[in-house]
Amino acid sequence: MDADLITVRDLRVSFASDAGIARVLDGVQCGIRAGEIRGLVGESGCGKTTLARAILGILPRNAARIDSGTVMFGGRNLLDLPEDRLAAEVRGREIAYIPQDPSTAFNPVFTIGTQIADLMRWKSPLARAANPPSGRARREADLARVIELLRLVQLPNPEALLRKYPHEVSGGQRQRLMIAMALLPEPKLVIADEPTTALDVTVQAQILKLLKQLARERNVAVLFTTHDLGAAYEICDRITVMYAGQEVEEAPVSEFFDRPSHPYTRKLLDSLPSAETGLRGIPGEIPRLIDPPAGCRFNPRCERASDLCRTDRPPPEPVSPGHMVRCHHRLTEFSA
Ligand SMILES: Nc1ncnc2c1ncn2[C@@H]1O[C@H](COP(=O)(O)OP(=O)(O)OP(=O)(O)O)[C@@H](O)[C@H]1O
Repeated sequence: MDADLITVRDLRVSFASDAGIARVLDGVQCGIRAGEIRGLVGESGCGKTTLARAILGILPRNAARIDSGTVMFGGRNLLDLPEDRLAAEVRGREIAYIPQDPSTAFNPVFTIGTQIADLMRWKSPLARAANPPSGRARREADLARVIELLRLVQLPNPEALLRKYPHEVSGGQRQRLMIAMALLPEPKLVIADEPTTALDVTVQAQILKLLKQLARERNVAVLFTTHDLGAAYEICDRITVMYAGQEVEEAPVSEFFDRPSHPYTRKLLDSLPSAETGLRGIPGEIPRLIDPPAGCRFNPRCERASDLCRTDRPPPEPVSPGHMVRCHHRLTEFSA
């Protein structure tokens, strides 16, 4: 089995608010292999963005606290790395980020070309080369690379695009630009946080296809957070399911859809709209993270819950190669 490129172990993150301390990530474990597209799915508020931000080291300093855990990447625990080294060596270089809403990622008063040139000054792969060209030669080499990547993300007439302001291009084009900018430093891992939420459905499909194609061609790992199971099905190799800050199941994409083992995963799949059932929600509510249920946090909404589930968080149990579940009463083929 391939080794993980990045391994998150026992990650606990809490947020302070006037109402109290919210335990938003509760001992999360997750590993992503080189070149794989890993989906992180779950209802709104389950902690997908918090996990992505913890990996990137961009949790809000005033509110968030990392209580425990490690994020191992390239032999280092990123949580121990000082902010200046994280910014200079990792974030935006080895680990890149594609945000939800590309419209907020650009400065409206500068052209796209100016903003990309600025990015390349710090994040160009040439900045890390043994004998990098300098001055004009470096700028020309960087520009050639930018143009090549803009063509790769299928943006027509890249030279003209660089002279435009962000508001002069469509949302889909801005998201293609974000993908190109994320790939410019030749990262090993791209974190794509609901990258197509702000786009209409047809553009979403094109962007997802592109992301998958680029990840495959360049052997880049992708952590893809989404609450859209259809999107996860389209592009992911493996899926991790989060519920209220706990990961509950991890499976190759086909097993996830064909053989869900956690009752929550089953309910997530059952909530997909269909012609027969229409729209069905999951009965009950997500718990408040200020005083979450002990044990498995899904227990108040789970028909299979026993006293054990109300006291002990289930350990990860293997279901089949690459498939694990945390449930004291997991579904089997006979019970599903
Ligand atoms: N800055 C913050 N201050 C306080 N609480 C926060 C903050 N950011 C997130 N939270 C809380 O952390 C929990 C997890 O939020 P998060 O955004 O990680 O979930 P998510 O799964 O990404 O949701 P969505 O799918 O809606 O983006 C929520 O209860 C949220 O209210």
